[in-house]
Amino acid sequence: MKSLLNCPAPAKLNLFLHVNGRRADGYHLLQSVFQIIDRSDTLHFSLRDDQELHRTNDIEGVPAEQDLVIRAARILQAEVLRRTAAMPPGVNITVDKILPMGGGLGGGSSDAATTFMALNKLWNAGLTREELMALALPLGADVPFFIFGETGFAEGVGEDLQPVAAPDCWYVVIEPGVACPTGQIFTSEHLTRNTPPVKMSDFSSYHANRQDLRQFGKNDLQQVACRLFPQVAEAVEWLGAYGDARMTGSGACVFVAVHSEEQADAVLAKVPAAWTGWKAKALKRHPIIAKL
Ligand SMILES: C[C@](O)(CO)[C@H](O)COP(=O)(O)OP(=O)(O)OC[C@H]1O[C@@H](n2ccc(N)nc2=O)[C@H](O)[C@@H]1O
Ligand SMILES: Nc1ncnc2c1ncn2[C@@H]1O[C@H](COP(=O)(O)OP(=O)(O)OP(=O)(O)O)[C@@H](O)[C@H]1O
Repeated sequence: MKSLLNCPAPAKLNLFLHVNGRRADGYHLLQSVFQIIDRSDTLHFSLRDDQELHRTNDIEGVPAEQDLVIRAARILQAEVLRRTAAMPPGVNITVDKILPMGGGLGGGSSDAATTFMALNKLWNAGLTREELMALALPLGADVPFFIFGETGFAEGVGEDLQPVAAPDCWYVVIEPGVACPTGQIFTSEHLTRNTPPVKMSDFSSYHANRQDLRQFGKNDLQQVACRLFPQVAEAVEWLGAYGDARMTGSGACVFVAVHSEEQADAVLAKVPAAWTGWKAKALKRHPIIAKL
């Protein structure tokens, strides 16, 4: 097989997530810190002899044509054709998924971002990071972040990003076994949309001045998700015995920060059998950067 490339698509945690307002198009103005962690889907890319784009494996609930991976590949293929007047070769893509869908971990968005970056390389397309981020935004508010590739402070709808230093710690993550549809959370009548803006330096100095791992700010989507999905509320309560437990993104996953891998293992040993739990380390950068 020619040009096989295996690439990670890591998860993110929203260390806090404030909803500051709503735009005329219904999208919400957010502030958040997106933390990259070392738990990833893995994507395998191989070039074909024709110009077709195929996903080689089945993913329950996601037909290939709707998969963000195939949609990302189509967008980049069209852009390469526009720029060079030549169609790049087709690609087979296998998606090894371990990140739960509707988990608030950005799995689908990360798969799409990895596809943009890997195919930019495989096709020698030469797009800059900024160009890829602009192409990616229509696929979802989180996709540009994963192309940006650094733990960062996000504003706007999540596309206005700056690198930020965040605690160098481990996280224990619980999957409560439900999928939270992002749109349903954002359109809830119970969502508060008026958290006052913070400055990036508020986040940095909060963490610089303390030894404990209590979290800055809050997740404004958490109350709504807990109301709609009591399983999320249960996970927040259970994990809260081990620290400042919080939901990521629009849910459903819940995380807590701990100082060491040993502490993470100690919490994991107690996770009730009905839930899936795992540990992950905080990363400063996207792991694909070292590969491409
Ligand atoms: C909440 C976060 O997970 C934080 O990381 C993301 O901002 C969500 O990003 P995403 O999953 O890529 O979401 P998208 O596919 O762009 O949007 C799904 C739906 O969520 C709502 N949505 C999303 C992002 C945003 N800033 N405001 C919104 O109101 C919109 O109703 C949209 O139709
Ligand atoms: N490759 C993919 N992996 C996962 N979901 C995909 C993929 N392609 C399309 N989707 C669709 O995107 C939806 C959201 O999946 P995703 O894993 O990104 O959720 P999420 O972790 O809640 O995201 P976020 O944190 O960005 O809100 C899925 O329910 C699915 O229908």
